[in-house]
Amino acid sequence: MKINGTPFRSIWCEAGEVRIIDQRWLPHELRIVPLRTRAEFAAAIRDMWVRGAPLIGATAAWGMAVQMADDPSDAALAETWEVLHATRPTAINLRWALNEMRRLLAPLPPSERAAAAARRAAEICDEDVEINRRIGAHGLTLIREIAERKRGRVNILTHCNAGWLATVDWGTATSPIYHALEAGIDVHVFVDETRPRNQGALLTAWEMNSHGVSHDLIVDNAGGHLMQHGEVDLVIVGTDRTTAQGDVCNKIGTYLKALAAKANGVPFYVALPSPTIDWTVRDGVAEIPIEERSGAEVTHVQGKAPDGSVISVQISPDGTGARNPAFDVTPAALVTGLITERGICAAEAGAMAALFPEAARSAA
Ligand SMILES: CSC[C@H]1O[C@H](OP(=O)(O)O)[C@H](O)[C@@H]1O
Repeated sequence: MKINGTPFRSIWCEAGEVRIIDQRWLPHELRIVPLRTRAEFAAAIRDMWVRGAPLIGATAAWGMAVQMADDPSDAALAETWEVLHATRPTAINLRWALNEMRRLLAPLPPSERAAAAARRAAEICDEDVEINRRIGAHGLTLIREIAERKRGRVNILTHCNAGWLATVDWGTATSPIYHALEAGIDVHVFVDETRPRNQGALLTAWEMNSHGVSHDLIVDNAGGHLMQHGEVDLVIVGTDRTTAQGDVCNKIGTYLKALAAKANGVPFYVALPSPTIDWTVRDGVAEIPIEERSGAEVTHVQGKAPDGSVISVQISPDGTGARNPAFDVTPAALVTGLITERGICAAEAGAMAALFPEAARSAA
């Protein structure tokens, strides 16, 4: 997507090195940094220099490629899988990308691994962009239907950042929004701030500003009220892992939005790229590991100081502890539909398998 008119991806290879936008400093500072070692790739994922399920997968793929250029041995391949897989437990794209790289590289002679890994990592990035573009095209049909029915502005609520900053480009939940804007449809987005790391306030709002999408930032707890008063026509969120029966794991707070949407008859859709489907699990609440992050993310908040520097301030009393589950699971029964790159389907095992028969079969 564009930053001040210049096309950007969230991760790219330039001058022989992998570069990322270090998202910890957005929207106040645009910091582009190289990732040159396995340790830097691991830190970038673990400490959320990059975040978002598809982008985590793409970053891990490049991390494996950079390691193969340094040491293409079997031991390095195995160790790199373990080191990068251990960075964050919930987004399935991380395991998907590492397994894809291992599937490709393990049979190759070490001398061929670096070039093959770099090619595959670049392909995974390009595939992500195309998947998200297609999600946008399918999601556009939903928005267009509402626009034609209302003959007016379509109000969409989204949670966290499932934008191009969570992917290589386009985003997942934001892709239908960008497509609607390009189609001339009048859309307005309610951006959940998304405590504690405020991916909505810091990242989605920045994306909306950059692309001229009408939006309002709202506190997480305002969404139910807006739905009660008929101010939300559609909820679109992303996902970090969706089970074979359509249970959706996403940023903490998504489940509460789904409950409010159900209670108020608001369509609740999930933008779902197929690498984010975990065909090996069915019951999301029981089976998906939920990352517990540092309590400091709850007791402190980051922002721009009067002098323009980015600082963190404590908002709770000394000595107050915090729980910080980073994700929750929305049961399939609360999901109106899944917007995938192959079309929109019900959050239901048969409908999902019909769209992706080869993946469903291989996991059976
Ligand atoms: C398109 S997936 C984006 C997904 O990832 C976010 O989590 P995090 O920022 O912790 O990586 C959030 O759950 C988004 O919906």
